Amino acid sequence: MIELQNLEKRYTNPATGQAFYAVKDLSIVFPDGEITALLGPSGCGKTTTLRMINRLIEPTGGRMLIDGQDVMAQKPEMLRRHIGYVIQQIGLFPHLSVAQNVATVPDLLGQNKAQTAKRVTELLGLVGLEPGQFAGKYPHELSGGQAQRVGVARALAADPPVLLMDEPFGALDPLARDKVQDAFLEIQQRLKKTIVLVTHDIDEALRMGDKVALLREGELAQFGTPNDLVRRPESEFVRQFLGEDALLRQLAGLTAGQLARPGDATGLPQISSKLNVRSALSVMLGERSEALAVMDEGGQVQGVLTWQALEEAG
Ligand SMILES: Nc1ncnc2c1ncn2[C@@H]1O[C@H](COP(=O)(O)OP(=O)(O)OP(=O)(O)O)[C@@H](O)[C@H]1O
Repeated sequence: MIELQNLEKRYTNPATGQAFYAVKDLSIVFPDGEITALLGPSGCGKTTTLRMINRLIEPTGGRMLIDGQDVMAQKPEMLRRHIGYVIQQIGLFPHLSVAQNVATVPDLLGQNKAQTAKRVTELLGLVGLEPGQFAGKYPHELSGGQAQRVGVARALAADPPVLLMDEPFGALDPLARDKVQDAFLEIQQRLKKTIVLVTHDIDEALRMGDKVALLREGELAQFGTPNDLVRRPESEFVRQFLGEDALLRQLAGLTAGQLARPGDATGLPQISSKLNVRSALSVMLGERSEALAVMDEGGQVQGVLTWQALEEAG
């Protein structure tokens, strides 16, 4: 568990000589094994907060604890061995192959070569890059999405319990982004890392975050599940930031398969379990049916998606 207690970062504006808070009195608990999205408008202090956790930026006040241990009491290099860090400009080493890039941290830690090689193969498979095809390639031979996957594999290579991610999918086009996000969520279901994900993209936060921390001018505007923020915004700022169509956005991140329940599907209009729930809603409205039969990839009925299930999910 990562705990921020009244964390603050003050800077001085060189032009005016006046001090201002990039982060102010910020208290958040990032639960173990979950993704917490740090969301907010440009300049609200997301990156500053993230970089204080691995001490790339030193706070001017407050405390940070990881599993009860004071972050400031640890040497930055030691701390960073247990904290993976993924950024948008992933910074793969251009002269190293994909496999060598992924192995950088285990090599630095002096881990056994044979074990590292095995781990690299595993990780490449995990992020959806066929090891035989990709291990020997160089960064310039990769697409943006592939390079990003290598970046994720590299961050996971030392098996850190904590992963900090700063706009990790920001440079990808929407199609590649969807794919890498899906792959990442699948990995996370297995690995259950404690992840802090900085994003200014509302859809990404609602989709990827088990929890969302919405910041405004360095302060916490609201913390909760995506559902909490969408259904129960605690201020006008939260409501406006998420937008009128927040509910629909949230539904777009779920698939019909995820909300299907056992039930009698006889005679109901059929949809694929992979269809996103926003599209399923359109089918319901179009077909004037309060329930749909959800079909799995083999064409078998997986369950029934009801209007009520949609209401409960939204
Ligand atoms: N080294 C610095 N010196 C002075 N001010 C800084 C410094 N770094 C950041 N700031 C200011 O602190 C505030 C928070 O910056 P930060 O990068 O954390 O925002 P952000 O929410 O990550 O923004 P974005 O989404 O645009 O990346 C901004 O007003 C920024 O201009």
